[in-house]
Amino acid sequence: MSEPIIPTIDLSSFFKGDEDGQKKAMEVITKAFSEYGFFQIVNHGIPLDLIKEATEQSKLFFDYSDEEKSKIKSFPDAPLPAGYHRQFVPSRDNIEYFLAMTPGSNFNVFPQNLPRFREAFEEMFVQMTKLGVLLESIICDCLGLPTNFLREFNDDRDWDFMVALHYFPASNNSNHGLTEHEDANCVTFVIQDEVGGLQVRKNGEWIPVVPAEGTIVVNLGDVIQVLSNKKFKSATHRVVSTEGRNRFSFAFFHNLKGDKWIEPLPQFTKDIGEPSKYRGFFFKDYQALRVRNKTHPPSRPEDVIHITHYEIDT
Ligand SMILES: O=C(O)CCC(=O)C(=O)O
Ligand SMILES: [Fe+2]
Repeated sequence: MSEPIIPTIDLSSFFKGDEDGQKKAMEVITKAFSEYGFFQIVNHGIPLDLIKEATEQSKLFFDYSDEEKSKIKSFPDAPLPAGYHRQFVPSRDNIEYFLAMTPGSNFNVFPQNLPRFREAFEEMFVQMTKLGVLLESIICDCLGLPTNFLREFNDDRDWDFMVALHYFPASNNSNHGLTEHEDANCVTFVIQDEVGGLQVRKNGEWIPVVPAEGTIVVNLGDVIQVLSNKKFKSATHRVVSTEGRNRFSFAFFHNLKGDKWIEPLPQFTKDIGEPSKYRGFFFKDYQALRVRNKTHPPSRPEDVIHITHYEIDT
């Protein structure tokens, strides 16, 4: 039987303390993160009922009138665009989305008359945060760093955020859902519904991530690519929309505190005699540039900021 292109990892060995299973899983994760930054997980601890309910609530929310949704606005000083957003002209993405930061954040704005939406969203957020902490320790082990390295590097979870997304059906002349991109953060979890459309680029080819109930997609972000001096790759991915079908998904971003200084770690540069592939930067500066890409999309694709902004020609 040929190996599936996007590997699926059973995380139960990490909950049961099965060292043999963990070792095998880490070999697959290391390969996937070194090559293209993507894999899927099952037995991750997030209850299927919760995922289903959050998805149902999200559908109810996006069904609100544009007038109702547009009242759910972010605060101008928020580090991330919390609340409801829809890009109109010049739009690169044919989506609308709702974003919230850690439950209890003063920046969060939820719809008033849909209490179960908030409850399910926040419950999923809490569960995803735990999963993020587990994944970051696995990433450290795979990179040969002390298991707690990332947790100690960044113990502030206030910058994590989650997005509920609604993709409009493809039209006659476009199936453009979400433009190809890499995520700016450490690691992202995506839950897509049965419609599908998520694709990852591997060796120049777009590989579809086939939806499967209860499966969560894990993709690596730019922060780990920079810290590891490109030993691990930030995944290039996009979403293609489907004709006649609305698509709903959630993306959880395990993130960094804004005042963190990011540059390739000595373990991946001077300790091994390798030149740094990136100049250093404050995470909040990069995040602000990335948020601008979304809130004020540049009309020329070459003006969209990616991590290449900090790349050093070697
Ligand atoms: O909706 C999806 O499947 C992916 C979303 C995504 O890539 C993102 O929000 O960065
Ligand atoms: Fe993404």
